[in-house]
Amino acid sequence: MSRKPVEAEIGIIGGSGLYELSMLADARSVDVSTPFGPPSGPIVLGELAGRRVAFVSRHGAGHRLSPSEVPAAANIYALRQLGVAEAVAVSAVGSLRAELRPGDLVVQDQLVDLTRGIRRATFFEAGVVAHLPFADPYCARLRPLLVAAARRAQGATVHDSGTYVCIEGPQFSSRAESELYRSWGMDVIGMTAAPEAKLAREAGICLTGLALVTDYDCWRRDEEAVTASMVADTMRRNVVAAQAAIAEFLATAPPAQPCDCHDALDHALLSDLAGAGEGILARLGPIVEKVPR
Ligand SMILES: CSC[C@H]1O[C@H](OP(=O)(O)O)[C@H](O)[C@@H]1O
Ligand SMILES: Nc1ncnc2[nH]cnc12
Repeated sequence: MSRKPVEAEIGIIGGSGLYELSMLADARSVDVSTPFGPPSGPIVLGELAGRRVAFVSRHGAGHRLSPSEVPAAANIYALRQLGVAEAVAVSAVGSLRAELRPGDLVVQDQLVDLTRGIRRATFFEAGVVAHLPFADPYCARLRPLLVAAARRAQGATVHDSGTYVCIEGPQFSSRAESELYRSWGMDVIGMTAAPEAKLAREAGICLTGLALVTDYDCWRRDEEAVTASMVADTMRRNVVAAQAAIAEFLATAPPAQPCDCHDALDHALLSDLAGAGEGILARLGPIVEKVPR
């Protein structure tokens, strides 16, 4: 299969409150189609500090896609098709710990997926079975680089780890659920990190998450329970900190290096691709391009 030219090396997935990356130079929008449907919207290609960047707004223009409707497979596939090898997924999260305060940044290192199976969570199907390693959902090489960049940017307090519990939503949690997640040791809560991170792993993309704390969910009896406008207001006030962290990361991260994330498929495929139909191979395209047949 012929490889498409690399249009972007680094992908940024913007969440609630981060709908564009104004710091990109020479920005242009491209419509990308994928076998897994259209991405959330046009992908914006641009440059920062000599790095070619692709930006996608997860919820689309005007925040029209609910967490369950976000076409994560199409977004990840589109980024991969453009050549993206590394990506930062930005999200607004509720805090389940007193010390993670609204306005803080958390570079999460773990993920608990409580989505309900209604989102596409794998590219593999139709006779091609793969079980990828996901013990460490985020790239161990990129995470410290993002933590260091976010700290240098000095826009917010930065926490270098945390477990993100991903619920289906779109409703926020009940107090009983919020307390349950706290008792499990979860740190932050959101609705979009899964299956996005699983799909990035399947696509061989090094992924790191940048979570901006917007609220204390509903476990603190002395505080107002989270609302969507609370999230939006906190995001509006603090999004510059996330943007500064991303700009510093893009300006200082070394060019993509060999990484286990790129080779995650190596011991994952149980089906012989040589015996798979042309249709599914064409559909998988850049996801399996490195696999020898
Ligand atoms: C706007 S309130 C809930 C909404 O915000 C978060 O979005 P994202 O992760 O894309 O920043 C949360 O996951 C919900 O989708
Ligand atoms: N408390 C919360 N629960 C789920 N998703 C969120 N996004 C931001 N805050 C959230």
